[in-house]
Amino acid sequence: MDHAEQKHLEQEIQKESALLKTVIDTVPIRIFWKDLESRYLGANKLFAEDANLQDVDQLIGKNDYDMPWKNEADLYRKMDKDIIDTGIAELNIEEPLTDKEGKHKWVSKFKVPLIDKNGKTFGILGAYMDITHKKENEKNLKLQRDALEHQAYHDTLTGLPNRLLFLDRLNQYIHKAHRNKQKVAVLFIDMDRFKEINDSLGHVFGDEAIKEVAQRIEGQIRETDTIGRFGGDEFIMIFNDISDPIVVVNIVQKIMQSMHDPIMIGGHSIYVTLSIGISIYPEDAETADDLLKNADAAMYRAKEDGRNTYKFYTEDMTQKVFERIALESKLRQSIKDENFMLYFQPQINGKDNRIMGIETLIRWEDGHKNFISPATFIPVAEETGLIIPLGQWILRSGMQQIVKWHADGLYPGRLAINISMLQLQKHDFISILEMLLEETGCQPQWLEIEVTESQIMKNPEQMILILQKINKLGISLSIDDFGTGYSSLSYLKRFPIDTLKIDQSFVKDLSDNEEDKAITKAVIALAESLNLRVIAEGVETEEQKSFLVSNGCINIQGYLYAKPMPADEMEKMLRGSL
Ligand SMILES: Nc1nc2c(ncn2[C@@H]2O[C@@H]3COP(=O)(O)O[C@H]4[C@@H](O)[C@H](n5cnc6c(=O)[nH]c(N)nc65)O[C@@H]4COP(=O)(O)O[C@H]3[C@H]2O)c(=O)[nH]1
Repeated sequence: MDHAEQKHLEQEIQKESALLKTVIDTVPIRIFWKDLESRYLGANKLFAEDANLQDVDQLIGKNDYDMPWKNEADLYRKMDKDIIDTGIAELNIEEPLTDKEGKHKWVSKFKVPLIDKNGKTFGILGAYMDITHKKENEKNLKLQRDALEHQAYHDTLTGLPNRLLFLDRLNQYIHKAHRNKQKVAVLFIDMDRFKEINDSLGHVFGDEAIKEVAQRIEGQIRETDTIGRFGGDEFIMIFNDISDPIVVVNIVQKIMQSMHDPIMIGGHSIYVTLSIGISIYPEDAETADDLLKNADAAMYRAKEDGRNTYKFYTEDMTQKVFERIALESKLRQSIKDENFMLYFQPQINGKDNRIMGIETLIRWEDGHKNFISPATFIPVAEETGLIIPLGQWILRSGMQQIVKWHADGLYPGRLAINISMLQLQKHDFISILEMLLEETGCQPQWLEIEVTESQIMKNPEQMILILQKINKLGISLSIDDFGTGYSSLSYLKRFPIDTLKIDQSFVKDLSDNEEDKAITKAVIALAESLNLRVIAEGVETEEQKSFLVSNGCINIQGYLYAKPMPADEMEKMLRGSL
């Protein structure tokens, strides 16, 4: 090639590279290329501007940590590495980018590996466009959509779910309750004499009153409850997953109490009361419409009954709930007054009729010579938490009694005391036991704690830990009502127990029920194999006793020997057996 040709070729190359640079600098996207270490090898002008550099050459050798977007450098570098390692391009990436003014932007980017003619990757080529506007539009659209959706499902005045959403939720809760065999309560709440407020003070004040009532109701309910407004002065509520209608009444009472203070609107103080109707799934109805209809009907009866009250759909339920509430308040008072007695029932050796131990059973007289059964009030004490103070009274009184008998030179054997799960689960149960032992001077070996099988099997792992602590104190443990729950053998082996107590439901029909005979024999065999003591309760006849004794259950408790009796009678019996 002569000199002229050489010069011409150089001019052509220069022209082409100038054209290429013009193209790269004109195209309205940012272009850059990097080496294998993510260092910039070059870029177009727009990119240099983003990087806050006058000249593209200033970029060479720098990396993303030197750029305005250093916060995103880790992210970019990771992707560079992936592309270099895999040789696979990344297209349509949406990424954040901090611009030279420190603003957050969004870019749509692609990155491809740069490959030489031998097929070796020597770097990365990337390009991106600013899509911040597009992103912002999308976000605004979503906000608008959400707002529209909220409007479609919510009441504009209070922001509460409207009929559409409420019914949807109610249907969901009904399905769930059906699957899990739970109850759902639906409440219809109507503001009493709302029309008078509206007529005398006008709609604006009426609306304010509705808003305030909604807020006060919302302040009383759990997160899992739903409150809605169908319009006017009517609110509706759902309580799902309720164990007992009494739970609803507790919340209803709180809601009604929250209306005690007047609502202050425009210098007026308005007193609002509510009439509330309650229907329960599945007892009162099985569909959302029918539950609402029935709650509405109950609400009208609350109005007829003088307003400012609540009614269940069935009169029967209202009655039951009122009785329960009366019982709860009497129980509370009696616990304050320590108005209970302990009765004692001996546990007898069926072979030689000697007293082996005694079970203590609580008695409560309502002040009119009527005894209320512990089977009725113990569950109420458990639900209300009153079992904690009551249980402590039982423990203390039982310990005092056994100490007295020992001091009098009597031999009562071990005193079995029933303990409820709630007591066991209290974090300070063990320290209370220790405190009472110390206070009363009771020896731990004089005591046996009875826990029902169904209660301990609810949370066996937790129970093992608690029972071990009781056992360590030297107090024996007995599983009450054995055979009615679902004990697994592996747990039974791990519980530090001494005694299994065969439930009286099996003993009752021992004479003619083959199944009960078989279960009783199985429990006795189980106790034997685990080296546990076994006792039968509810033994009323000689026939039941001889079956039990001949099959290896020597310890007998029941009316056959003695009914539960007051301490002085028990003492006479103890003296008689001396
Ligand atoms: N039909 C029949 N019944 C007999 C016979 N022998 C005893 N009973 C009764 O059977 C129940 C046995 O008590 P439980 O299974 O622990 O069942 C107890 C226990 O779960 C609870 N309870 C009683 N006292 C206490 C207590 O001090 N604390 C706790 N947490 N629960 C207690 O209340 C339940 C009922 O207690 P009670 O009414 O005293 O009823 C007692 C007792 O009076 C018999 O031969 N025939």
